[in-house]
Amino acid sequence: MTRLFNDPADFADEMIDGFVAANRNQVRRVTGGVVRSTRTPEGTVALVIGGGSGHYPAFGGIVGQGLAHGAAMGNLFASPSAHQVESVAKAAQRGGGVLLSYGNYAGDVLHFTQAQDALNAAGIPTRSVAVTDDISSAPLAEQHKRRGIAGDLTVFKSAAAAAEAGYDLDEVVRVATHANERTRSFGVAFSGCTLPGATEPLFTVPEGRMAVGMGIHGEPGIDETDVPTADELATLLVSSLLAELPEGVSEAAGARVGVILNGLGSVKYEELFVVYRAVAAQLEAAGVEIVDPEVGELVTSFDMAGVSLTLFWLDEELEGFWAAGADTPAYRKGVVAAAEQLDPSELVAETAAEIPESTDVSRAAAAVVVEALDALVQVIDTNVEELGRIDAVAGDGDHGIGMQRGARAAVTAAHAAADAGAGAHTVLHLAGDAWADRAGGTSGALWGLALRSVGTALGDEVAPGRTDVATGVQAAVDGIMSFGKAEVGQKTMVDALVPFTTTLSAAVADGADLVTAWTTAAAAASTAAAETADLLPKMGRARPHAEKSLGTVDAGAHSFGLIVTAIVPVLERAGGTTAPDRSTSTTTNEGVHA
Ligand SMILES: Nc1ncnc2c1ncn2[C@@H]1O[C@H](COP(=O)(O)OP(=O)(O)O)[C@@H](O)[C@H]1O
Ligand SMILES: O=C(COP(=O)(O)O)[C@@H](O)CO
Repeated sequence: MTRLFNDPADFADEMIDGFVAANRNQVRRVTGGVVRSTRTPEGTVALVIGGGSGHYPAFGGIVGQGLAHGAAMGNLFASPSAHQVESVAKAAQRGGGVLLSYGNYAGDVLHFTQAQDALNAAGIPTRSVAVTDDISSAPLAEQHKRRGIAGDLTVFKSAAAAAEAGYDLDEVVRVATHANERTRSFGVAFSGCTLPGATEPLFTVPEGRMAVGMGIHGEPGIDETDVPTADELATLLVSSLLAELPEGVSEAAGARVGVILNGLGSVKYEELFVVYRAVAAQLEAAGVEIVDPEVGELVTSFDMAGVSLTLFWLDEELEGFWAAGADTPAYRKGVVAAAEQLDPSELVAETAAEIPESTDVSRAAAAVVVEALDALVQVIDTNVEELGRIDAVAGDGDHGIGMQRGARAAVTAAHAAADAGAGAHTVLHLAGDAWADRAGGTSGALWGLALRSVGTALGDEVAPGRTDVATGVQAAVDGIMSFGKAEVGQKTMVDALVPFTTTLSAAVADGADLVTAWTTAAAAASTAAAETADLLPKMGRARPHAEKSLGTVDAGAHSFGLIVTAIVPVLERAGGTTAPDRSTSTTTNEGVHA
């Protein structure tokens, strides 16, 4: 239970402000997160990490000498947006290229990949390594699908120490990849967590029971047992990890291993030590040589009660990096020679977005767009709890709050842009950017892309017609499918998007007006969304718990159906405002700044 907060929507931002104020010797705030406050030598590879907030000290708490150069800090339990990652990387980079590293979650992968592409296009060589240490989240044969949990630290620390030692980008990537291959974690949970302002926990574990393999956002575990004794828990954790030695380690006996016993939020340090006593004894009995163990909170899950054990199977090179010094707000090791402090004015400040010229007819279309976004926010507000409930069946339960955060940010940006004289293209682009930025997560990346795609088709000059709308929707669907790689039948929003765009385009081609075409398409999307209840998920967070989701619709498909249906009355009211086919006007405004 979180007791201390102001407006829950401001919690993550206010937390970052306070965190920076308390740690000025190590971190500075930049758009999207934090970077080191100390000077890094020119030409060094920059390690930029990140993920959702709610996992402190991951991710901002481990920025500093010997560890990350910057951290993109998303909203609670939602990946940071591509824009946040790009902005932090630009502030952190020192000319040696950038390694992006993060836990392997769908939203993080989408946003960090988008940022990587943008950074490479801007001439900053950038690569990524997603951490996949959680052995309960996928079998060994599908290691690339595993989630990242407390093993984040071993990968980040190895990459950072390699960068600090002057390795080039290829070599830092090699070290991070190797560290990830040699890191294995296994976790359990005794209770869920409650986000600020929420009346109900995001997820729960029945009283007296232990969820085995539960993820750090409440992703369902692989088993449930009674709560064991501390020694019995140590046996479960140690034996599960010793059962899966990484490639290159033939036996546990004689191996040198870094150990992390991680508390997930509300297990006391004293309890951790009682468990660690048995962990150490059992590892030693197996002949493992423990190197620099860490017992404490390194990746948490808000106030969740739980524990995870990580084993980092060292070789000579990795052991050097594991032992290297670090000085960050939450993690200190050895002795680090203090580097020069940066003057805050040296960090790049972002400039306000420009509002390009538009015509009066495009501004009229922009007004309809704003009204549609108002309707979208309303329908999400009404269904926020239901969307969370659906997402919690096999996912992490945050689809409602994520969509709400994104949609509200989009509508605020849209109103501001329209008030500043923007046309439809610009309103939708700025709304899409704001959505992705504030929501993060999988749906944030995909909805941001969708709004921008539709905006591109509508333009800032013409009165968009039904064909422009159908073209924009098709471009949005194509973009989402090529970016998210989901296909029809895999139980994602794509299952509702495809029938929507197919029906819309066909009706427009048959000569239907926009209201009729959209209404028919919305009905097709809603039917298809309802039919996702019979599908097994193959993508996204629900995938590892496929069978649990049978009988429940996909959250993203359902919210899409609700949204396109809610837009019907807006189009009916707009009537003639959206021309049956495009028309132009020569009346333009002046370009202005937002
Ligand atoms: N690869 C994908 N392509 C398209 N849609 C996806 C994909 N992965 C997940 N989704 C959609 O995203 C929805 C979940 O959104 P969100 O709650 O933001 O996810 P998360 O919290 O896992 O980042 C799912 O219900 C599904 O419709
Ligand atoms: O939850 C996180 C990211 O996953 P999404 O797929 O964006 O929900 C985050 O807390 C870990 O980075």
